[in-house]
Parts: sequence; structure tokens; C-alpha cells
Amino acid sequence: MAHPTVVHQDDLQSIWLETLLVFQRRLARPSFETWLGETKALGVEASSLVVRFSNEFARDWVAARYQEELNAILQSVSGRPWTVRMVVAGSTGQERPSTPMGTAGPLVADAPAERPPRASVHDRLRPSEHAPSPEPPATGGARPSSRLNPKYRFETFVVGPSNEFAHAAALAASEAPGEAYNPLFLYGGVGLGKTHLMQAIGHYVLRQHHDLSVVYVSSETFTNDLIRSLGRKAMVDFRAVYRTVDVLLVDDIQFVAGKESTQEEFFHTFNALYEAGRQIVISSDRPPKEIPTLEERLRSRFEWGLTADIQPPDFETRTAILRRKALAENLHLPDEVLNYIASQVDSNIRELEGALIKVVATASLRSCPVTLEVAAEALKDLVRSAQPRPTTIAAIQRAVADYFGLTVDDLVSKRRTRNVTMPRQIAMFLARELTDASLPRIGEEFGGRDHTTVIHACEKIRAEQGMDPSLARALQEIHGLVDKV
Ligand SMILES: Nc1ncnc2c1ncn2[C@@H]1O[C@H](COP(=O)(O)OP(=O)(O)OP(=O)(O)O)[C@@H](O)[C@H]1O
Repeated sequence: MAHPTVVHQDDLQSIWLETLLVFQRRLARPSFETWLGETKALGVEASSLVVRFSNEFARDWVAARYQEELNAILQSVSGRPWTVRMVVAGSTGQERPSTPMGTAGPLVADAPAERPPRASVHDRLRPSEHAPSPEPPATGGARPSSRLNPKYRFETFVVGPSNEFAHAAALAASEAPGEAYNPLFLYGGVGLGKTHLMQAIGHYVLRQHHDLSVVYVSSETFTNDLIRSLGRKAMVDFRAVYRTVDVLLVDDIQFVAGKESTQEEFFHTFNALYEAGRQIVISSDRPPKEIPTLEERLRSRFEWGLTADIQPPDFETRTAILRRKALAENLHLPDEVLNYIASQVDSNIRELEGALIKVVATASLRSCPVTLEVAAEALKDLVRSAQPRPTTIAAIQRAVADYFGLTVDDLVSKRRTRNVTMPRQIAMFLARELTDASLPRIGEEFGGRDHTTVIHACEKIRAEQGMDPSLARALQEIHGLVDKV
């Protein structure tokens, strides 16, 4: 269906900035700035928001990894069925659109303008459908299927002490879907391989069990599908897919926090699948217990099966991942450079891969071999930004809001319900502990409150943390989040 696209240029830019704001949590800051920091919304063409990148390399990097995710966020931010069309300013001043990269897998593709937005109800895969193919599969008529990324297989997953348990559990669930470990709950920090492992399960099941179907969705896509289906009164179709699939893989479940109707539907989906002995695999950035505002009945179900964590990789695993990646991309780097990169990026494998590409790109732009000097030069911003940045009240507010499934606006609002006042007091306390800001300044940043309110909050939290271990742990975890937001 054609949608009116008369939107003012300033509004477009703010829609894009808001999309980036949501998206930036997915990437560490240096990476985000490198790839997306200089983008600009140019206009709308048919159903695409045209976004300009400063160079082809950044555009291709983002398109290869995040096209679908950016589409989904853009759709929820704009309320329109838009996709992101990534272009670069060409030397002639013409905009060059992105082309799917050979290695990019199925997630890259500029949707033709008339095509309706992707709907994951059709992300249901049968064995014949998951091989990369230019044609959309037969399911669901006009809509494309977002297939599994061909790169995310067990064969390409490097196993080390940090992930061997999760890997073994994933393999066991793939070998006997619905029998061993149901549900399987995988959790770990950003960019540590949860999506890779989940999709590896999907590939494996499709290859080994020819009669089984697989659905892989992010919880955001599940939510968007649900909203669309409700709007179009297409719940029968929605349920026909989600409640009958043999293996349901739901990525990043933490994003259902606070979304009641999604949780409600997911609860029934879970029950239907579980009772029918179908495999459910869920991933999250934290264990079920720590997902704020997750309904108790879902939390307890997530704990029925096996919960496996993925930790940041050690140095050897990081080097092995780099070596495997270099091999896959046919890149030739001396060991000392691989080791150097592995020593500089230690907590996020996506970052690690980004660093590798950056080093190779820098050498290639300069037409020189990949040496240690080039690597150091290419990664200098990364190294510099690894130095601790001073903590800001805004960062604390974002971390606290994220942790409790609230918005920063809630924290600074006048609302006085307990689900807001407690997080607000925690945020004030942390602002006092972690920044140099004065009491009046903190009050000011929290919706213009009086400094005595801040004193009261600090005293209360300080006293309670001594008596309440769960509060003490929450404080610690939020502290850990502050530098990442
Ligand atoms: N053990 C591993 N071996 C090889 N590559 C890996 C491994 N772990 C992660 N990667 C790679 O790191 C990148 C990030 O992994 P992935 O997207 O699976 O992380 P994630 O945990 O799902 O992140 P997020 O929290 O952002 O959803 C991917 O390109 C993935 O292939």
C-alpha cells in the first residue's frame, strides 16, 4: 500500500536521529561514531528513507550488518513502513545506493519501494528456503523471507572457555529439538555471539531434520509483527506461524520488558509450543531473573529449561576468532597484528571484527602492507576511547532507565509511583556517588527538584543497600551499565 510521504526535511532528520538513538545501544560508542556518526537523512523516496553516509566503506559495513535492524527501528520510530536506503555522496555529487555485499548474507537488501515492510511472520524457514537465493520463498506470497545469515553456523563459531557451555547446549538442542534443554536460554553481553549461536541452531536443524521448520526473530520483530497483525486483524495468521513452528528462536528477549501485550502473546506462544514439544530458544543480555518488568510467569518459564551464559572471550579465543575471520574474508595479516588487535578489543566480538576490518581498510587506503604501525594508527581512536570517560548524570539516567525498563523522561518527571520513585532515587544516589555534581545541580537535572530531595534519596539508598543485597547488586549492575550507554 502506498503511504503518504510528505514529511518535512527537519522531521526526517529527527526521525533518523531518533532511530540512531535507539540503535546506538547496539554498538559500542567508538564503533557507532565511526560508522554512523556522520549520517544524514536526505529525503524519502517511495517507501525508503534515504540516508547519506560519508563513505562507501561505512555504508557497506552498516548495510551488511544492520540493515534489517535499522529498518525495524525506523518503522517503529516513524510509524511508517519505511526501509532505510543507504547511499554515499559520489564524486560527481550523485548518490550511490548500497549494493548487497557478497558476504553480507540475507540481511542486506534494499527493499523495492513498492514492497511492504518485512514481516517476520514470513521469516519461517523450511530447509529449501534457507539457502541464499534472490527469489523470496513461496511462504506468504509477496513478502520476502529474512533468511538465516549463512555466516552464523556452528562451523564458524570459535569455541573457547567463555562460550563452551553455551555452545554445547546449543548443539544439544539442535540435535534433539524439543527434547534436550527446553527452553534453552542464552545470555551474555553485547556482541558476544548470542545471535550467531541461535542462528547456528537454525541452520543445523534445517540441515539435519528435513521436515522441521524454524523461525528466527528478534523480540522487536515479534512485537512489530504482533502489532501489525492486531491492526490488520490477522492474528489467525500470526498464531498459525508462531504457535506451530518446530523451532522458535527469539533473540534479545529483554526488549519485551514493559511491553504487556507482547508478553501476553509470547506467554501463550510459549505454552503452545512447549506443550507440543517444540524447541524454544531465547537470548537476552542478562539472565531471566535480572530482566526488569518481565512478568513472573514468563520469567519462571524461561528458567524451566537450561540457562547458559556467554562471557567475554579470553585473549586466545579473540585471536582465534580474528584468525578465522581473516581466513574467511581472505585477508592476510601477520600474527603480530592479529595479536595486537586482540589485545586492544577485549569485550565485544563485533567490535573485534570491526577493528580487524578497520585495520585492513586503513592499509588498503594507503596502499601499504598491514603492519603493526598501521594497526596502531587505525585503532588509535579505539585505544584512546578506552580511557575512562568522566561519568555524566545523563549517562546514569540512561543506565537506570534502561535497567528498570523506564525512559529518562519518567525519571525526571513528577510521577511518584513506586516503580518510578525508587529508580529515580537510585539514579540520584549514583549521580552523587559517581560524578562531581553538586546537590542542587543533581536536583536540577532531575526535573528541577530541590536539593533536599536529593539528600533524602541518597540517604535512603545508602541505608537500604546495606540491608538489601538485591539492591546492592542492582546498584553494582547499573554502575557497570553506565559506561556502556
Ligand atoms: N565464538 C565466536 N566465533 C566466531 N565469531 C563470533 C563468535 N562470537 C561472536 N562472533 C561474531 O561476533 C559478531 C557479533 O555476534 P552476535 O551478533 O552473535 O552477538 P550478540 O551476542 O547477538 O550481540 P547483541 O547483544 O548485540 O545481540 C558476529 O559477527 C559473530 O559472528
